[in-house]
This record gives sequence, structure tokens and C-alpha cells, in this order.
Amino acid sequence: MKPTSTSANTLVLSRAQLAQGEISLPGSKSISNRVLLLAALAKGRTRLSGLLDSDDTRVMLAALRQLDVKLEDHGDGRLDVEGGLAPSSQRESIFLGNAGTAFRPLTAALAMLGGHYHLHGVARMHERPIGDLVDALVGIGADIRYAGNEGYPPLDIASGSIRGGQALKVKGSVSSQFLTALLLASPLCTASTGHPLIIEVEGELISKPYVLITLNLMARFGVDVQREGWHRFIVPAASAYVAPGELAIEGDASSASYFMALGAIGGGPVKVRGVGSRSIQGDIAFADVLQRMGAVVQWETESVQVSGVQVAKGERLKAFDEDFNLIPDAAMTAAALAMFADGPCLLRNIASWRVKETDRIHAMHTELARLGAQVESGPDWLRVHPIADHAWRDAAIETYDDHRMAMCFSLASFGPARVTILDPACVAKTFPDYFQVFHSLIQEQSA
Ligand SMILES: O=C(O)C1=C[C@@H](OP(=O)(O)O)[C@@H](O)[C@H](O)C1
Ligand SMILES: C=C(OP(=O)(O)O)C(=O)O
Repeated sequence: MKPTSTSANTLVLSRAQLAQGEISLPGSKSISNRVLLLAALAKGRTRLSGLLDSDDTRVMLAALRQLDVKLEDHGDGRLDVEGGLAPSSQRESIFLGNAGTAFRPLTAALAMLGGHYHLHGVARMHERPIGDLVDALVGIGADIRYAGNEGYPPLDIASGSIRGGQALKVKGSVSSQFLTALLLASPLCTASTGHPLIIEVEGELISKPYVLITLNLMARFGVDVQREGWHRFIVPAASAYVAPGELAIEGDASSASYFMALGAIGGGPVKVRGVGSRSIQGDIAFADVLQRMGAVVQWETESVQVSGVQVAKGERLKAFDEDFNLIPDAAMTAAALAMFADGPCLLRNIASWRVKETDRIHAMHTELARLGAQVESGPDWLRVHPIADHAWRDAAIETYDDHRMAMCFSLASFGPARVTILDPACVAKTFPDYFQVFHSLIQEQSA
């Protein structure tokens, strides 16, 4: 199917009938940015393959280059990283866009490393909370000041005096990236203090599978963290990262959700290469949601295939009522699929949506309603009533500079309305050629 572009800033989607074929995913954002930092902190050279090339990884790479980390780009997602990140001798002003996976981990690493840094991002990044991470770091002697509003970036980081021997406490109810950041940086602390680092999570921890990605990758670089449930993490004294030699990055499981969804509503089969039953990413659990909605999912070790109903012929997916705390990113894809369900769908426990690229509960509510859906929402939930055939309205979908809004609403092309995506280029945060890959799977309706 060919998209009709009315201008560089809008994309009119043709009405889709079927989705079928195979695609290869771009690299995982979560893994790419973690291994870039791990490799920079490690002893030795790491040879990465499958690295994501998108806005979020570009800001991480630019930051590492600015910090004098030696990177050798061999093209096509292959990059060598020479470890040994050292404190900067001059104040560095580092731009990190809207990449949470760059901003939070670098805050912890640079605060523990020493040197002077100013970390900043796009306007929205300056509205995304970081206070719980800063409090945790200041609690063990880091020197971090707010350069704008208290609790938010931009940040000024100076050399503090990191103390060992006391537990570091962090809240995990706003973002799991704060705990991830402390874990990734922890060997810098155990090296300078000679003590183990004990991290205690206060209260609830959200998005837990992302912490498992962190622990898994730290182990690949030679640091084994002892985990006691979800409330206590012990990083042994004298832990140090060692380059694992070669490391292949999996495809992005959150990006996979859009194509799996296409198989579920466009008949399929759609085969997605790059994530499979061996994936370390929690978002593969989205396939279970699809199964409960009536799709057929087949796993292989490095791919997944989804077939389903044909909503363009009037068939429907089964409605759902689910807690999405463990897979907040793929959950947005489920919200979009609710348009094609056989009853109201409830997404629960998604408060973190409010502080991501945009207020995603508000954005999703507003844009689904624009297409004709009846939608209700609260502080941490969203209820979407499916859109009856006669209720669909032609709409230009606002994307709020949120890549996932643009990618989710591509699924609306299976409805009977004319759908325009505004600012489709915002997908560059994690998936610059999303719409090309999307169109390669779609067969449009005959006029
Ligand atoms: O650690 C990570 O790689 C991520 C953690 C999640 O954030 P929260 O922990 O803030 O929910 C997720 O939404 C984000 O896209 C990536
Ligand atoms: C929340 C997201 O990004 P970030 O890593 O910036 O938090 C996301 O990609 O959906």
C-alpha cells in the first residue's frame, strides 16, 4: 500500500484491508542505550551489532563522544566501543533530547564518576520528573542541582563525595528508570568506596521487567547483582564491568507490538523477526494480550508470528480488562486495538503514561475520541469503547511529539474513516522508518 503524503508534516493513510508478510525489527532502544553506557564504563572493547539508529540512541552516542569515549562505527548497527569513561576535565553541557534511557542513567553515572556537567533536553524532558533519582544520589553524597524547576531537568552535576556503607534508598513509583540508572552506575560507587552498594526500593516499583533487562545486561558485563524480591538489590564490593567482546542487540519488543497488532486485525500472518521466545524484553508479553483478544501467536526463538481476525470485514477482537503496569509502552498499542474490540476495554495501572513523551492518557483519550470512540479516563486508567462502523469519523490525529501516538494510530487505517497522521516524523525517537515498514505489510481496500 502506498501512503498519500499531503505534505512533509502529514500522512494520509489509505484504507487498509489486510496485513501480511515479514519484517525485521530495528534494535531495542532499551537494550541499545543500556549497552552503550555499560560498554563505555567497561574495561576493554565491546563490539556491538544490531544497535538502534534513532533520536534516542543518537543523543546517547553524541554524549559519549563528547565525554571522549572512543567509538568506531562500522555501519549497519555495528559499533565498537572502547571502555574507560573518565571524569571530564572541563564543564560539559550535554543535550539528551527526550531520551529517558539516556538522561536518567547518565545522571547517575556522571554524578558518581566526578567532573562537572550540565544535562539538558527538549522542553518536554524538562517536564519529566527526575527528583526521586536526584534525591537518592544526593543521599549518598552526590552534588546535583536543579538548573530549572526543582524535581526536573535540566541538572547541574559536580564532583560530590560518594559515601559507601549505607543503603541507598530510591522510590520506584514514578519510573523504573531511576532504579535502572542507579544499578547501571553502581560499579562506579563500589569502586570508589570499596563497599558493596545496597539499593532499597521504597514503596511500589513500576515497570519491573525493565529492571530485569538492566540486571541481565549488567551480568553480561560481569556484574552480578543479588536481588531480594523487588525491594533490595545488592551490588558486591569491587564490582567492575568487563567488556563481553561481542554483543548482539535484539529487536525492539515495543516496536514489535504494532506489527503483531497488524497481524491480529489484518488477518495475517505477520512474522516479526528480531524478538522471539528468548527475548529479555518484558514487552513480548503483549503477545499474550493479543492471544486473549483472539489472535493466534506462534513463537520461534528469534521471531514471532501473529494471525487474527479481519476487522475490515467487520470481524472483531475480544474486549479486555487488564493491568498494564508491566508493559506500559506496548499498552498503548492495546488501547488503539480497542477501537476494533467487541466491547469496552479497560487499561488499568498506567499512571506512568502521564509523565512520558506526553500525557499519554490525555493524548490517547483525545485522539481516540476524535475518531469517534467513546472514551473515559482517570488518574491511572483508560476505558475505550469500540467504534461502531457508523460512528467512525474522518480525523487528523495529533501526535504530541510522541512516537508511540503516531505508530499506534497507524492501526486506525483499518477503520472505515479517512485518517491523517500529523507530524508522522516524530517516530524518529525510536523507529525512523516506521511508516515504510508499516506500508510494506498492508494491502489496501479496493475502491
Ligand atoms: O528502562 C527502560 O528502558 C524503559 C522503562 C520504561 O519507563 P518507566 O520505568 O518510566 O515506566 C519504558 O516506558 C521506557 O520506554 C523504557
Ligand atoms: C517512555 C518512553 O521513552 P523514554 O525511554 O524516553 O522514557 C517510550 O519510548 O515509550
